[in-house]
Amino acid sequence: MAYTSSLHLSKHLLLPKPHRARPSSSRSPSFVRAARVVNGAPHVNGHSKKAPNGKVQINGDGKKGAGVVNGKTHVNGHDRIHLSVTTGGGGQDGTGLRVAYQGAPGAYSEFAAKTALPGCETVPCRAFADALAAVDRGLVDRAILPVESTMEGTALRNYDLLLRHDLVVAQEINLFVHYCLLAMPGVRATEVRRVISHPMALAHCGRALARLGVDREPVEDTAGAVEMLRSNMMLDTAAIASPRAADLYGLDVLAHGLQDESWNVTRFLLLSKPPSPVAVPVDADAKTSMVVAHRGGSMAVVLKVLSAFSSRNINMSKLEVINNEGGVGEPRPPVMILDTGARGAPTLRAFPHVLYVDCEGAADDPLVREAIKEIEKFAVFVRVLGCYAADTNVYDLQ
Ligand SMILES: O=C(O)C(=O)Cc1ccccc1
Repeated sequence: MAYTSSLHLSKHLLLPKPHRARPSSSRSPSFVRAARVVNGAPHVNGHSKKAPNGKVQINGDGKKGAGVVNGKTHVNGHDRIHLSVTTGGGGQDGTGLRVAYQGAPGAYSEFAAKTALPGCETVPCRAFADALAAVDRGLVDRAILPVESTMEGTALRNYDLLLRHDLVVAQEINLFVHYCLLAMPGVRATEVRRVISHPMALAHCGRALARLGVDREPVEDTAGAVEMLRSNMMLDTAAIASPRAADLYGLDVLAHGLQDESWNVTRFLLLSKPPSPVAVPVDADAKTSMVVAHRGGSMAVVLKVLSAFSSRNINMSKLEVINNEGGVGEPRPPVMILDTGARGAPTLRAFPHVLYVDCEGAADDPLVREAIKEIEKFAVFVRVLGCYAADTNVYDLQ
């Protein structure tokens, strides 16, 4: 039977961590408000531009969803990405870096990018695949991808995307996601028949939407939904998006805090071309992400992976078990992973049995190296996805 099960980011995010694979400062996770209000206009880390509607525009070009650099406007048939060749440099706050995200200006991913790298230039893309392809092709320095949430667990489709590319995790960031119900000015809640948003947002607000008795329609992203309401003057439709998107596009907020659980944290990864351009600071706790493919047939392999880490006192912060072998019902397709260590060109390989693992400690920590070597003895394939500083903060953009 096809299934996935996981241990993932959850409410224990704020609990102290018992073991570390390497000595570290005993910093406990903190709760950070990353947004502030200046002159009545919300800022994300001091970044604010006027949008055409007189509201705050997050993206640098002052035009919603359109960027023109080098006289070109289209990547993958879409006009939301700027074309330019980058060097991958950039200051510590991301100044000089271009970060691709899925969605229109005002999407949560854009807030996450701006919080992780306040000085960066954000580059909107139609789809997550476009954002990753833009890094692959050297058009931007990073892509940002939501990979898991406390309410829904691992975003498997985004993990699938990540594994198909020769990219590394350079940074992580956790964001509190507050959802609002937005509508065109003057529209009342009783007039709303349909709600549109990113599938994750619709899922996170499932109970609230059931109570409202409205139809749900998934669209590419939350801010894109807002943009759609505005440009089509939709009067029977509302969008789920952030309060900042409401301000940016001049919509009314019909309801705040629509998410079914008040604790709604999404974890985002910033991806770059290898090798990672970001060194883990000496005073930071490192984290290593990897994917382990195995032959399946038994869950013993999960125990062996747990033992490889626990016998060395290495904490794991994620273990997602994917078994896509046929059985009862429709089998899911195997996970496609780019084998970057293959002789010759990197090869896309299909694996039905896969584990996604995050552990504490750096990939070059002798204990972590030993654990990976032990896993390699019984696994079919192991790929380290990145080693980066663990971000113990949870940022709140409200
Ligand atoms: O649609 C957006 O705004 C995104 O950035 C994707 C997303 C959707 C819901 C929660 C976190 C990220």
